Amino acid sequence: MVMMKNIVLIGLPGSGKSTLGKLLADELNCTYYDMDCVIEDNLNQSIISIFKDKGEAYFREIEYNVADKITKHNQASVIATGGGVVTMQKTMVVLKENGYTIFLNRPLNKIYADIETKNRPLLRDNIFRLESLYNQRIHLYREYADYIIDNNGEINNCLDKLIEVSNKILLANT
Ligand SMILES: Nc1ncnc2c1ncn2[C@@H]1O[C@H](COP(=O)(O)OP(=O)(O)OP(=O)(O)O)[C@@H](O)[C@H]1O
Ligand SMILES: O=C(O)C1=C[C@@H](O)[C@@H](O)[C@H](O)C1
Ligand SMILES: [Mg+2]
Repeated sequence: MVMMKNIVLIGLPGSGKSTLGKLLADELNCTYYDMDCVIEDNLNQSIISIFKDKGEAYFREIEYNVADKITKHNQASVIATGGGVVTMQKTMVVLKENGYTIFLNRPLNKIYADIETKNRPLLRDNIFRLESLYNQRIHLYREYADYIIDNNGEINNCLDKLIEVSNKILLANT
């Protein structure tokens, strides 16, 4: 089967992957997957409670299985990943084998301004953990990124840049 290339958004929690991923998929008329939502639907459990009951290592295995499954459809999709997907190499391997990754680079101060922490287990008790997540992960986001797009202004401005890059990717893979 010929695999179409997916558009895979990576970046810190609050960088805009879910919001912009949905808008991008609508614009491109593609299927949209939000990996966090797929996991919650499959397990019928919230991410916060998966972390609490089974721990992060278990969540990362589920995240890998979901990535493996949703990337193997024969239509290009837009995939919003969870913020920590870059911490599991095998998950990044399947995502990159079947798609192009775009790192949504949003400045920390902008994320702090509007992130909702109650459903984000790693940030719930201390929003300033985001800074240590940034320090731990920034090299991974950069290393795994096929493209880097700054999200430092209006949402629509970033969406326009995403559409331009995605159209290039999709055109090159038809
Ligand atoms: N350029 C922007 N201007 C204003 N608000 C923005 C911008 N980009 C993202 N946001 C807002 O930031 C918040 C976090 O975005 P979103 O939930 O899409 O992040 P995420 O990357 O999916 O996070 P997570 O990894 O935790 O799922 C949302 O309220 C979103 O509307
Ligand atoms: O940054 C992270 O490690 C996470 C981000 C969320 O999208 C979820 O995938 C989960 O809360 C873990
Ligand atoms: Mg999200």
